Amino acid sequence: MATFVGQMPVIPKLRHPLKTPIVTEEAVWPQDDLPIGPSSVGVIAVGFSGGQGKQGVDMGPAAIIGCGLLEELNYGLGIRLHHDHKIHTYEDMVPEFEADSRNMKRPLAVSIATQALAHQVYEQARKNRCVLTLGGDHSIAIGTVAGVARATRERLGKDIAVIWVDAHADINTPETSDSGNIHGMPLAMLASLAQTAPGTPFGWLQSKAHGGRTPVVDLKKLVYIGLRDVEEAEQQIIEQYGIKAYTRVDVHKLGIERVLKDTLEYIGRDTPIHLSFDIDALDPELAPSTGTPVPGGLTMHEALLIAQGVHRTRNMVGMDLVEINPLEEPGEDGLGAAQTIACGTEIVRHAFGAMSLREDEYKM
Ligand SMILES: NC(=[NH2+])NCCC[C@H](N)C(=O)O
Ligand SMILES: [Mn+2]
Ligand SMILES: [Mn+2]
Repeated sequence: MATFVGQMPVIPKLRHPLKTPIVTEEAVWPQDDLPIGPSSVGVIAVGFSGGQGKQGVDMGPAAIIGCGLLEELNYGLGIRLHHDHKIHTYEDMVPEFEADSRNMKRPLAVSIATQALAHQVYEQARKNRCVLTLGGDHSIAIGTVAGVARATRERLGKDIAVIWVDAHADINTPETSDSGNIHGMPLAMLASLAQTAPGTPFGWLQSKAHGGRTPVVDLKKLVYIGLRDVEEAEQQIIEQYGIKAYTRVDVHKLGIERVLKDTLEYIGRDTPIHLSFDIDALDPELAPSTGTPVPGGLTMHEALLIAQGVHRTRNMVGMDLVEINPLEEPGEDGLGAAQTIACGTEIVRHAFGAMSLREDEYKM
């Protein structure tokens, strides 16, 4: 398991201290009255950082779990959790060093790790559980979205929609990427914009064993919220494929309620939703502990309305919370990391049903 080498974040006060969460592999949520949504939640902790170059994002899940996220879900919200008490690093599966290839950094490592994660996610999702994955850098969404998409197709015969809340579009192909970091490419992989022949990295996305339907993500079913650092080539892809994208300016001009309403209408009522939340969507004043912070981000009010709005569809089949890096600490005191973790915890709580508004305040 990951250990902290830098400043240990200050641990925010727990609402439900002293108890360990009930986590079980067998139990099923008693009130299974949700149309598409989960009967319970599978939690996967992924301490993987190979999709980018900064140390510390692999400590994200240990930090957020250590600060009480699972207690909040289990004791606070009464959600039955399925969790193996492990932080998955895939260390024993991936090469420690590898040469760049086709302008990708660590393609083998990311491919192997995300393939293993896709299988874990699939195993949870096919049991009618909503799968919450705690990252780790955003490359892990290659695995989570692939696993959720496959299980949802098998279980409901439907394609998922993806709501990608992020400062970045993460849709570079290996050819368009400046950095070569795969955390800037997950959507290109999932949408088959990058060539991935069988037997090469990410070829598993197309394999029969994986369920064999590509692209995994239909770009007509993708919605971005919070964009503000989009590269030119990415902008071209967004335009070329007509991807629905709400930038920082759109959120500011339209208001978050309108953005959310339009997003959910665009996706359609009976569509299973995967929410991929990059913590850098938030303003760095709120969530500074992340590898690629961009000024001008979402407020907590906006983030919580998105999370709550997705929850209220009862259609959320998967969620990622990624890019929390407790070592990316602009201050010296660990407060930035604690604050970032507290924001992440609140967002997850709201995506799983926490209500911080009265019914009448929430008119959608
Ligand atoms: N998941 C993230 N934080 N991605 C940042 C990506 C930054 C940049 N667009 C790149 O391709 O490298
Ligand atoms: Mn980002
Ligand atoms: Mn991202």
